[in-house]
Amino acid sequence: MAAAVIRRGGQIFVARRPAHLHMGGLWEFPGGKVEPGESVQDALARELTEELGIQVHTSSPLIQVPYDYPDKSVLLDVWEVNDFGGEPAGLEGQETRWVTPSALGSLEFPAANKPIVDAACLPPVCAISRPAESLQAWLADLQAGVMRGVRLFVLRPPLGFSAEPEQLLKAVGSLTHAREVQWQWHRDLFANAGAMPALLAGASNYGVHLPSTALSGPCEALPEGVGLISASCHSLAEMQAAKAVHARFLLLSPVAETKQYASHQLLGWSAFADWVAGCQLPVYGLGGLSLGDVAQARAHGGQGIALQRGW
Ligand SMILES: Nc1nc2c([nH]c(=O)n2[C@H]2C[C@H](O)[C@@H](COP(=O)(O)OP(=O)(O)OP(=O)(O)O)O2)c(=O)[nH]1
Repeated sequence: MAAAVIRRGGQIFVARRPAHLHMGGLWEFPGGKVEPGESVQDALARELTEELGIQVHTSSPLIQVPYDYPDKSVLLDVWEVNDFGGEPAGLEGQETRWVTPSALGSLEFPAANKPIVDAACLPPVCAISRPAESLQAWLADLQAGVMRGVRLFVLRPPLGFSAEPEQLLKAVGSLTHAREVQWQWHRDLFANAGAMPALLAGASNYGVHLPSTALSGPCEALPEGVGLISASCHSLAEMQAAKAVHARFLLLSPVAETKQYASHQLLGWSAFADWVAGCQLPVYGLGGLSLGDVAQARAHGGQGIALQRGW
């Protein structure tokens, strides 16, 4: 099954599945079956012409989601289409809409679509905060990243200075364009897990990031109301554990050689691709990578890359 996240001007095109079909009445990313002998890309281009009347110029892989419904198993191979000709319309009478990524959450999609909606909303680059001499310098570093277009940060200790969580949350919230950024707060920044929901409830773009150490051994579920959960993983077991605590995206490392993760098994893109294929979540490659590796990560099933330096 090929499906498309079609983007234009910051919006995404969605259609409603006709009532008589499997998952009828729910919203979908347009697409259809891959015919024997056809590539997924060709199938997608054909389906989008038949169903919506557009001509796909280029498409790039976004995420693959295998899913078992009680009555049917599907493998949704989702591609991003940013470059196309024509004006999409429901040529088969289906209801259609352009929506902002943040509005996708209020539409009802089939169950398999949850990670696809997340992948459609998450950017290709995840920046990891760096220690600084002071709160002011730390904030200036983040602000520079935001101004250069970074839209996802994992904020992690050590900070290089001491500050209370309340102070950090308030300071980050006051950055220019802070509301357009997803901020993932490392769990260890909060001494008291019980206080996290109340602190994070202040902004819908705040979430919690779990270190891999939180995923080995019996994992405690996070309290309700902590927002989007993400996690760092170095093994298949940790990826499974992250899913069990409802993580919605992962950082998987080390993909390439780097001093920071020297004690962990080096993955390379091939093992990265194998592990991501079974995961059903957006996964960022981390370790020894630079901005130029985004296309590699995408080609190997990843959402993109995570970086501590060079963002
Ligand atoms: N196109 C599309 N299909 C989706 C999405 N999410 C999701 O679970 N599906 C499922 C519903 C269907 O079981 C399958 C798509 O099948 P399809 O559109 O090619 O075929 P169909 O439902 O017309 O069914 P069929 O009788 O032809 O087999 O994937 C989505 O976002 N887009």
